[in-house]
Amino acid sequence: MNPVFAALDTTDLDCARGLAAAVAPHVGGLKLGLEFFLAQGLANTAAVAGATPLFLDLKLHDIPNTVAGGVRAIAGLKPEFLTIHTAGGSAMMRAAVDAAAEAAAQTGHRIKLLGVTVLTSLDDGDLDAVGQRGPAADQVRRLALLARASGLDGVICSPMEVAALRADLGADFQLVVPGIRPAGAALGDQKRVMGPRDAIAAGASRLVIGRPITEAPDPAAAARAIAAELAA
Ligand SMILES: O=c1ccn([C@@H]2O[C@H](COP(=O)(O)O)[C@@H](O)[C@H]2O)c(=O)[nH]1
Repeated sequence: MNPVFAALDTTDLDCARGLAAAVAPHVGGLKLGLEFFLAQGLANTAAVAGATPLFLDLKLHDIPNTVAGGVRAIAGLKPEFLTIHTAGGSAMMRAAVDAAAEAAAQTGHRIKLLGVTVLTSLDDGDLDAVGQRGPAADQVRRLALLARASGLDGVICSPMEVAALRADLGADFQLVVPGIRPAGAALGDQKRVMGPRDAIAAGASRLVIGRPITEAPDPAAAARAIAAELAA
């Protein structure tokens, strides 16, 4: 299985279609997020994903009733993964799990729910500034344990926390990991990063990779090179 989801972060439909066509043969799935979904909506999200597994990264974060409504609203897209924020608390996560189960009974497709822990663009200083108890690794662990207890299928974490979470949470819990930077790639806004091979070796289930693929001169070649590195 190719563990890479390519993040297509654009508001432009033609750009997303072009990138999807170029990289889909070399990745395990496509990630469409807030930027594309807000600009293009459900129908174009479905059109860009086509038959390729879809990771819908909406990072829902609201009161339980509203998040449950959000899960029901996108259920027809049948994404493999959908993100919600663990910081919304256990009742919110459980409401999302219940809504996903109801939707599965109707569509025959079970969406896997992933809880966002601490964004990979944040470091210990950033957590401190917003009044969250760090260090980041401890906060990620607290939120991941809460996510599992609330019935989620896995979490989003940085590659730096993967090994410890894998040891704590066992083989079946999904650890889906952005903040991936192949050698020489620009960090951009990411702060807790690692290379693709090291992240998989640490125990990541899936990798989310955006700009190192989409901003490469040849996105298909960049995705192919990452797949080759992981297969070697
Ligand atoms: O903590 C998080 C949660 C989600 N993301 C998303 O992953 C990709 C990463 O893109 P890059 O261009 O490879 O940095 C992006 O779509 C984010 O929304 C994350 O980076 N960190």
